[in-house]
Amino acid sequence: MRVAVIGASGRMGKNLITAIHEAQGVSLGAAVLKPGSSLVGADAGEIAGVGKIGVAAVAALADCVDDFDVLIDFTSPSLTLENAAFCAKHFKAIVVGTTGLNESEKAALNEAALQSAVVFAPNMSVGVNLTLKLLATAAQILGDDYDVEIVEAHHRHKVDSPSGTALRMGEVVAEALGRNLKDCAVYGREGLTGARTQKEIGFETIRAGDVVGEHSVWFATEGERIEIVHKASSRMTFAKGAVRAARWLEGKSAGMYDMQDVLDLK
Ligand SMILES: NC(=O)C1=CN([C@@H]2O[C@H](COP(=O)(O)OP(=O)(O)OC[C@H]3O[C@@H](n4cnc5c(N)ncnc54)[C@H](OP(=O)(O)O)[C@@H]3O)[C@@H](O)[C@H]2O)C=CC1
Ligand SMILES: O=C(O)C1=N[C@H](C(=O)O)C[C@H](O)C1
Repeated sequence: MRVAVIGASGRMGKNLITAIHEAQGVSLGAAVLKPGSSLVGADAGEIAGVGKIGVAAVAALADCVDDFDVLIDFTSPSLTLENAAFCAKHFKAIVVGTTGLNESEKAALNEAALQSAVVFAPNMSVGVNLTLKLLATAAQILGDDYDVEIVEAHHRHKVDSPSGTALRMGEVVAEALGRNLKDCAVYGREGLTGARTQKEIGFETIRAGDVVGEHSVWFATEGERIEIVHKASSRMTFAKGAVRAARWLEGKSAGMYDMQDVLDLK
């Protein structure tokens, strides 16, 4: 299977090239950079720091349309939608790790999934996807008597908040408690907010330094507190998950899938 990476010189792009290089059964078909990047033409392996691999980076998906079967996209919402439309037009599968999509952007991605197979997940690590299962179980057992708060920390460059993972954790917990996250989420309290309401799910965000990604979900009541915590210490955990998703897509029909499908956790 030939995999293309767009955003090839980004934090995730370089890890994705490395993960593809190290994986069995997949090869790097193309590496796509921002048009005008000084790295266009450079060897993708050298961009990622794994040495020459014989794939010269290009400036647009249209320049490598015949060179890949699946695209991996960890970029920005607007670019992801362009790329998903391109893949739909050319019947290519796509793995989307980009976070921060709003409701209409998610609807546009669902449109693309009518034509091609899409894996879309805010976190591709096995650990986080297992954590989502643990959270559903915890919420079902603990019920409404436990206050739920979600705390996440990421590096200083992250542009969306709360993280896509934190929001998905909130959705999973809300669903297990029979709530709709849109109705009960409270973001970043400040000032005279009044006492906490019983059913709200709070989100707190930290942005600092080089934190790869940490999520902590509290279930707290009078007398005890449970914390379910996931800490990523390397972006390779996300990159390996994305490559696993790309391989899983082989032969899949058009549709919207997530990492719970890829990992058979549903
Ligand atoms: N699902 C998951 O498991 C994970 C998701 N993410 C998400 O992935 C996304 C990217 O994160 P990260 O890698 O840290 O961000 P970066 O900003 O490091 O990477 C984005 C890359 O996209 C490039 N880019 C911008 N415009 C274009 C264009 N027109 N064509 C090609 N490339 C372009 C940027 O180039 P330039 O730098 O030149 O602007 C940059 O290299 C975020 O939404 C993040 O939340 C991150 C980690 C894990
Ligand atoms: O931007 C990041 O870095 C990350 N983003 C994802 C998110 O928003 O949940 C996943 C991971 O935590 C790293």
